[in-house]
Amino acid sequence: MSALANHAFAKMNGIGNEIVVVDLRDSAVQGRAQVSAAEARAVASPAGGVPYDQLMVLQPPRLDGTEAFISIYNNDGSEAGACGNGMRCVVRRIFEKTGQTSATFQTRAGLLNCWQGPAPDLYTVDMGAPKFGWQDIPLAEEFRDTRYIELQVGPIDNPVLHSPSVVSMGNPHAIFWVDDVNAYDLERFGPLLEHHPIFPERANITLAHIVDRDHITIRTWERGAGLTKACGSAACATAVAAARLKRANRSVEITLPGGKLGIEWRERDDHVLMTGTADFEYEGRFDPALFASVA
Ligand SMILES: N[C@@H](CCC[C@H](N)C(=O)O)C(=O)O
Repeated sequence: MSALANHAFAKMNGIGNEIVVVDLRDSAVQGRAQVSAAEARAVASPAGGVPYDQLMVLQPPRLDGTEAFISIYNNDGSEAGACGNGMRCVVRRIFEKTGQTSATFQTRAGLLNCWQGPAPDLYTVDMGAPKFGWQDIPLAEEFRDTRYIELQVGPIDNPVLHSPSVVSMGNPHAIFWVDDVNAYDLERFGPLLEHHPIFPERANITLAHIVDRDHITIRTWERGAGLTKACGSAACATAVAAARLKRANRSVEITLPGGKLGIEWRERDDHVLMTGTADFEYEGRFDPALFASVA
């Protein structure tokens, strides 16, 4: 039987990024806390009735000093190494239950330190250090300078979008610099770019407008989830890419369709800190019938 059958979940959102949190650390499911791609898709399906951008599954800790190992699923069933907005939701859920104000979690991409603050309704996630090497992102071919890579959409002599910066925040991001993030049909270009052969593991695609050295506006087409109101790791990737191009300061406010995030690319250790809110919507329990026919 699926580990999700009859299990409780919390529907939350991180500035509009739709998140479902499931805690499979309880003893009843020890040893079978895995969720398959088909089960993750079933939850988000119309029959599942719990649409989400990301499903955050807490599994028993694999390292001393961590609260949980977190598996992150996109709604197409694929797994991701990072989800900034999802992490803030997990952190709020756990902190409200335990009274903790800081904790460390493990994901496929590494360890994440998280804490409440700098105000009571804000949560900060240390998203770790960005990676810029073409093999780390990864790209399908060598680019020595990933501040801009050769990639375009549209006619060769008059491209609609071109020369993105690429960054890994534990997941792959391409950032196209534009004057108006709403002037492009991201629903059309997003899937083409997400699946472009230059990205062997696909990529999250962001349009970014640098308003001034302290403010950037973005819209993101998420790998495995499509258009979202917010993507925390994209906000981090954009802030870092803009600072790397010397077009913004290392501490910026990012405006996304669903709200704002504070991003600081810390000088002393190269880590990226993401700060924002996390909202609780409702709790529920997964109907076992949903998983009867999926592996
Ligand atoms: N919404 C997320 C990013 C989720 C993962 C992404 N779609 C991927 O596959 O890399 C965030 O807030 O960071």
